[in-house]
Amino acid sequence: MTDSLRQAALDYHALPSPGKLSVELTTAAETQEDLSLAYSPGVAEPVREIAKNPEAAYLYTGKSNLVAVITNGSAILGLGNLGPLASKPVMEGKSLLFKRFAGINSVDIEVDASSPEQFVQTVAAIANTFGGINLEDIKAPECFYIEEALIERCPVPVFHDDQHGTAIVTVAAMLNALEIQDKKIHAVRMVCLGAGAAATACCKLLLAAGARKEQITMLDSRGVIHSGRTDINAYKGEWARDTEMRTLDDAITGADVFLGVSGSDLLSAEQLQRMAPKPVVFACSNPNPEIKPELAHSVRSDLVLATGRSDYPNQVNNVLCFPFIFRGALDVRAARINEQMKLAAIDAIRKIAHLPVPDSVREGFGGVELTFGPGYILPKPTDPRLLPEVAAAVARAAVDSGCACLPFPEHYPLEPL
Ligand SMILES: NC(=O)C1=CN([C@@H]2O[C@H](COP(=O)(O)OP(=O)(O)OC[C@H]3O[C@@H](n4cnc5c(N)ncnc54)[C@H](OP(=O)(O)O)[C@@H]3O)[C@@H](O)[C@H]2O)C=CC1
Ligand SMILES: CC(=O)C(=O)O
Ligand SMILES: [Mg+2]
Repeated sequence: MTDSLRQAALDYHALPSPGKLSVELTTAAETQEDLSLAYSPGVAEPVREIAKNPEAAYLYTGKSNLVAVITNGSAILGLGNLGPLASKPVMEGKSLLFKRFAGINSVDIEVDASSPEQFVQTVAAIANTFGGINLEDIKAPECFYIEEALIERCPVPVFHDDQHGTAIVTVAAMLNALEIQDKKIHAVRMVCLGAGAAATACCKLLLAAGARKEQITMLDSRGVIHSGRTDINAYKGEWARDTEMRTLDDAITGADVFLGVSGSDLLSAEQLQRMAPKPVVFACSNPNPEIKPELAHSVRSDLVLATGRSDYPNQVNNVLCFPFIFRGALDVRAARINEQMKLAAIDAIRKIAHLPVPDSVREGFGGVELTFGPGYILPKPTDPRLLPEVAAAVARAAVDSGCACLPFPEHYPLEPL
């Protein structure tokens, strides 16, 4: 990062007041009467109603439009385990995105937990305050146990964004990229660098979209996950292949797809050169991708390249999913976020990329041409169609799959924000 970008990023977070969020009132609180209603004695009435019927919390409090972004700070972007407090700018950032793109109120909660069990205990104890729980930046393998335990214990939807938000956007982008490269998902050889939260969920959802397990080679920091490895947990074991390949160097030759959800600068120009014709390269590590776009484009002109960043074309990032999937889930009060809702989100996101782009979106991204093709495989996060289209697809899937407590919303389609 250049010095000027670094300073601009620090200033953005410090000014005009520290952080990126504040709380606003939605009711009057000026007169004696206002205060008697908002606080004592009036507040006792909704208390009594909620004590009689917990569902009344959706009517008398902000619960129905409130999501908690919760982390233990163990896998902050690709920066690693820097602890809960250091993760706060990212979590405030996620809350900013919830509000900006889906009108969802959100608070960030950074839990200093000494064990996964203590983390689960803490989150389970506060979950009912919120309409949903967005888990963020929790490393594998603990994230799998944590999400499973919380889904079991919490009365509201729990969604680990780095797993499922990333997977939904990655699959939408992959289907579009393969369409552009004229390749079929069941036929392509894929290399996934990284075997953590994002990698595991992405590869699982790629299988649901038609990819073949025997065509996927997954690597962790020690190399290819193969059947001879004795140092891997059961989650990685699911991806073990019976193969002679041991390193990225071995796996990359002839591969059609590289999916990077690992760390910065791990794919070399020479390795990229050895991929199959018309490759798809998703270098999704944040803040620094597995290969710099300038370097990748300098050695291949036939590739579709994406990163996780906003400042290059083709941003494959869970921001395209989590605000909208929660919007749909909250609006039908879905008990959980199921596979049907995820598949509906994929379809809705990828379709928008095929449509002409509104001028307002183009202007916000340097005025460049945005037409479905190698440099534009996904809608931009500011595309006003994401909210109405993705939320409606998700809400419809929740209703049709029987996991919604409310009918499809009468006020849909939503107005863009
Ligand atoms: N663009 C997007 O929307 C998103 C991007 N990401 C990015 O994906 C990356 C991983 O995040 P997440 O899955 O949450 O984190 P995890 O901690 O769960 O997983 C990290 C994985 O990366 C592997 N890894 C680390 N260094 C290397 C290396 N040198 N070679 C191969 N593999 C390596 C680790 O290997 P080991 O198991 O051996 O430790 C581990 O499997 C981050 O960079 C993050 O920014 C994540 C979510 C969303
Ligand atoms: C984008 C994101 O969630 C991550 O890099 O962790
Ligand atoms: Mg994350």
